[in-house]
Amino acid sequence: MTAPVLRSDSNVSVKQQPDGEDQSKAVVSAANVRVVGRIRPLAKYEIENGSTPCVLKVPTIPGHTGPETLQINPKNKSETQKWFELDAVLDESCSQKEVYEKSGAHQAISEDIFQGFNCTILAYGQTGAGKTFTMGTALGAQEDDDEEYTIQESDGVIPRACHDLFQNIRDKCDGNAQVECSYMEVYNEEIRDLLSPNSTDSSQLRIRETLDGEVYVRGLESRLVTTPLDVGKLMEEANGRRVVASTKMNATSSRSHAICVLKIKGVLEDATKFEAKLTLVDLAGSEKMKKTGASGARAAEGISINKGLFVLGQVVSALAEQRPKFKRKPPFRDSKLTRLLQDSLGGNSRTIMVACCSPADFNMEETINTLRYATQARNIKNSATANVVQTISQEEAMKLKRENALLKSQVEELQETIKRLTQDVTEEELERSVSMIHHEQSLRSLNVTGLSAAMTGHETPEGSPSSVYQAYSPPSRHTLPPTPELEHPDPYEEDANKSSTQKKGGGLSLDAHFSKSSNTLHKAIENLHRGDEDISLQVDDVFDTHSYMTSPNRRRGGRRDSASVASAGTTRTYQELEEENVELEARLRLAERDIRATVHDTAIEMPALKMRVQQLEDTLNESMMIEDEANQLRQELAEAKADKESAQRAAQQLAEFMEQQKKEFGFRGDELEKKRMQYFRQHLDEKWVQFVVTILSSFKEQMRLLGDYFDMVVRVVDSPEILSMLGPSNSRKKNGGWWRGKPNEDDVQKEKELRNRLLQEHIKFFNARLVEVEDEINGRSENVDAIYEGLSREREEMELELDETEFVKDLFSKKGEHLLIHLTKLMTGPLFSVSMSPQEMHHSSMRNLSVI
Ligand SMILES: Nc1ncnc2c1ncn2[C@@H]1O[C@H](COP(=O)(O)OP(=O)(O)OP(=O)(O)O)[C@@H](O)[C@H]1O
Repeated sequence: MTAPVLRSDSNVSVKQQPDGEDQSKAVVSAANVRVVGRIRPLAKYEIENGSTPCVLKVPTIPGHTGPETLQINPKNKSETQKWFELDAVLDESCSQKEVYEKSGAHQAISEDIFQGFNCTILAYGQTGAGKTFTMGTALGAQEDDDEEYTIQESDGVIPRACHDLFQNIRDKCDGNAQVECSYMEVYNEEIRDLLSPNSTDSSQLRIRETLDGEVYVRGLESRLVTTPLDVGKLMEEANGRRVVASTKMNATSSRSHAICVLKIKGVLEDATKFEAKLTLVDLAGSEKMKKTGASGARAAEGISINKGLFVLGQVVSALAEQRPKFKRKPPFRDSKLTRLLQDSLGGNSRTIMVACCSPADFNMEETINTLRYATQARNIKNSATANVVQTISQEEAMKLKRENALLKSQVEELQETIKRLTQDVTEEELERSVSMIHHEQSLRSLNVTGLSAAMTGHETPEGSPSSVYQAYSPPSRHTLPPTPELEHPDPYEEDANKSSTQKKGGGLSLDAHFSKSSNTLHKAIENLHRGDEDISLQVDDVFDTHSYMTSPNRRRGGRRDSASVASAGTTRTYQELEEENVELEARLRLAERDIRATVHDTAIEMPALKMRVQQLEDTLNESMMIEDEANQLRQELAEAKADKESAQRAAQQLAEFMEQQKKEFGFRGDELEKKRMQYFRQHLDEKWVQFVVTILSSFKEQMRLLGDYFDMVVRVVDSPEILSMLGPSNSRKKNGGWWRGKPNEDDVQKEKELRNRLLQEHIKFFNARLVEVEDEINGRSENVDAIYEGLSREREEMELELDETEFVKDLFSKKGEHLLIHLTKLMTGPLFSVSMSPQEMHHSSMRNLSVI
């Protein structure tokens, strides 16, 4: 039974498994498909056809973390602009590394996989939009295949993912993980195994589904990989089989959808077992035959590509449908591509989609389509289940951890031993071991010969029992190669030499044997220096000595000698010596076993230990780096604190300044309002007076016209012809009609004169009045002008006053802005210079953004 695993994740829930006995719980993480947009630089063919960029990223302020916006600016002004919101927008200034990190791929590889979540990363977009460039294919070239792969600037998502995957396997699983790689393509609605030399034979490949809903391809070859270079080599081999062709829009256009699957099984350091699948997809691009110029086979491929992508679009739109009423079944089975991506898009996977866009207006329509898919795909919610099992309890895991630490320390000790064995010290040590063996042999021989002589009180004669012991004495030191390195004076040397002078017959054969062994040992040491791996064999030779010592002949000889000694009446001494001999042999055997074991282990474990040493060194370096980073962070923290304090001081200054400004100008607020009212009233008065003046002026004009008119009447009356016309009619009227006869000439004259006089007088009077009125009006209008001028002056003064207030207000806001810039600078570091205008600030922030 497995224990439940709980992991901290904001979108994670724990689901009880249906199988009754096993109470393990599955960790389910519901998350939307993460969609990022990538805009590549203008391509050569686009520049040549006069295209201009129409796709751009809407700038964000530094530190912004939410979704980002991509804007389409049509060249044709009659078309409307469009905006698309995505999880991130990566413009042409973004490096491959930034794309890998900002797309979320880095997090998926370093964290999600090791939490047991399946992950899928796929690139989508029209042909030539940069999908293959973004995903990357084989790893970059590296001179030394044995060295760990170093990521290169141009490497896309796949090489970076492989690099990080194996790095994390080392760091998080201590190397305890197995990775299997398979690679296929969907070409003209057929699946082809790109790892198989017979890749074109797709008859054996069948899409199948497990009971858990995991889609796999039966018959697909998969290979074990242990390093990023392994994957790189496989991909290189596979890419050679992939169908690529040249079109008008891309010299190396992928004519198939390529899917690389890495299956990872491993055990984390806390003993949690996990399994995950990493699917990396480089889709073929949608294309318009007219633009690509495809015909024949290329056209057939294009149709098949577009079909797959069309179904993919339908699947995306069905999965993204938010309104339950309109939900329909995604048509996964309508194409091989969608069937293979079923669990990536509609189920158990954390999925990242990179929507690749051309910036050219020539491709605007296709880019808009790509972005429509992309924004739809953002609504797809997947529920990924963590495939993890914790096989042991926490306590056991802790115990294992402790054991692990112990083993690590033992490994370190062993490494020390190896160091000693493989460096100069080793030679010394081994020689010392040899001399110790010799000493023991000497001691044994000395004990036997010396003591038996002491017991009998005689010099041992040749052929006597003592001389038989001599036959088994170890070789004297002089038969060995000199060992000047030996630091301690040998306490037995003298005696040993003595014994060697007594040595006769059989003693010589043993001596020769040891001499041979010693030479072999020296050779072994030399071989060790040369890195010769078959040390153990040589050591066997060395220890032939021991077999000799324990050989039945020798034993037999020993017993025979004992008997002789016993017969000589030295039984007690003999027994003691025999015991001592046995003990020495046992010690010798132990020493032999230890050295043999050490040398064997060394020979066997050397590569593994060297690797381990390297790993430990790496860990040490990492810890040192982490320590450096921690120090740097501490320093940054101190700086941030200092910044915070100065920001607080600046904020305080700003508050004080505002307070002061309020005191200085605040009271004028009401007055200002009053003055403004007065101003408007005055302005009205002025307008009224202006109106009156206009009326009066027109009145004056009319009066003048009237005067002119009367002048004219006077002239008419004075006119003799008209007088002659008027005269008779007037007299007739006066006399009661024309029949009354011709009027008296004198009367007519008199009347005429009288009328003229009266008329003239009247007119003169009227004229005089008119002149008077005119004078009066002129006088008054002068007054009105004066009033008007007075009012104007007052208004101008008020305007000046108002302007001054506005100026102060401006001044106030400028000071505020200054302080604000200062504050911003303090809080964000040296992004803006204090003297920057808001415009400069804007440009600067844009520059900073593009750097980020
Ligand atoms: N971000 C980029 N920076 C520089 N060059 C790029 C970028 N993206 C793409 N390119 C270049 O544009 C060309 C087309 O790119 P790529 O082959 O990746 O397109 P694709 O979308 O895979 O096309 P297809 O669907 O036809 O296979 C290549 O020469 C590639 O090097």
